[in-house]
Amino acid sequence: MTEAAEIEKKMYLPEIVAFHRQDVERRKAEADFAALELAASAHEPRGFARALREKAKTGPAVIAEIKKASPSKGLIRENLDPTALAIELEAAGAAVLSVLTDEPYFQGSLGNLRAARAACKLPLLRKDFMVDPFQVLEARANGADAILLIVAALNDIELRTLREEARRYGLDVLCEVHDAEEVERARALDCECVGVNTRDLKTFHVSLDRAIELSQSLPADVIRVAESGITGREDVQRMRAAGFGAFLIGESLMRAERPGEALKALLS
Ligand SMILES: O=C(O)c1ccccc1NCC(=O)[C@H](O)[C@H](O)COP(=O)(O)O
Repeated sequence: MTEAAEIEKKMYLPEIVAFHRQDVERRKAEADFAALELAASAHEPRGFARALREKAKTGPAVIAEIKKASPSKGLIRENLDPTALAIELEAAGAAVLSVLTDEPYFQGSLGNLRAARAACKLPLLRKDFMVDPFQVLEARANGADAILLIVAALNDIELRTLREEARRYGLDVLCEVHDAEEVERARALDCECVGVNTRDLKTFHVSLDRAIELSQSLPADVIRVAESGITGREDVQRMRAAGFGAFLIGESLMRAERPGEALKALLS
């Protein structure tokens, strides 16, 4: 990779987070808070962490990700149908689903989250760049059972505020870390699930070895989630032997013609 291309990639996370900080202000200004609160109270959370913990007792608990595109890979799945995917992935044995709701960088939407919820009984993660408590209300109102908090994207006050807001709305938290310092910051939040992203969000380099090493310092009582770059059964087996109970898998499922078959092969 040329130096210019490397620098361009390193810009993605700050750029994405800056976009969301601005965009959330626009959305808050246009929001009907009473309608969102009503929608949020219209359903009970399905128990994201509980489902992962149960599944992990007998085998790998897969968080199957509905993801159309990404900054590092561009378009991954043309004509993504969240309804068909949710049905197929549930039947194939996913423990829970992750649905990208970021629009400009991942071509996701809150509509995809609602469609997935209506199509299956699995708990759902709203996969997005959470920077403001308003997004937690939005998540619950649109059918999420859990949110993602990326430690690298937030300061400690923001992390605590968003964690508390998730609690207030009965949502579980998947807290994402990339290095030892972030593990320490995550500890204070007492999240149900901690995910080690094998993809360095600054360089986009994927390293399962680095994630395995880092997992040794995770709190003992959390659900350990291996995130990103998991492409086959061997990866899952290796990470499971290293202590990971759950696996967030997007691209390798979304590139498959039949994601359900690809998931079954991963679980076999
Ligand atoms: O994937 C990216 O390009 C990316 C860029 C900036 C922030 C986050 C990014 N990815 C999010 C994820 O980590 C993945 O969607 C998730 O862990 C699944 O990974 P994969 O199985 O490799 O699709």
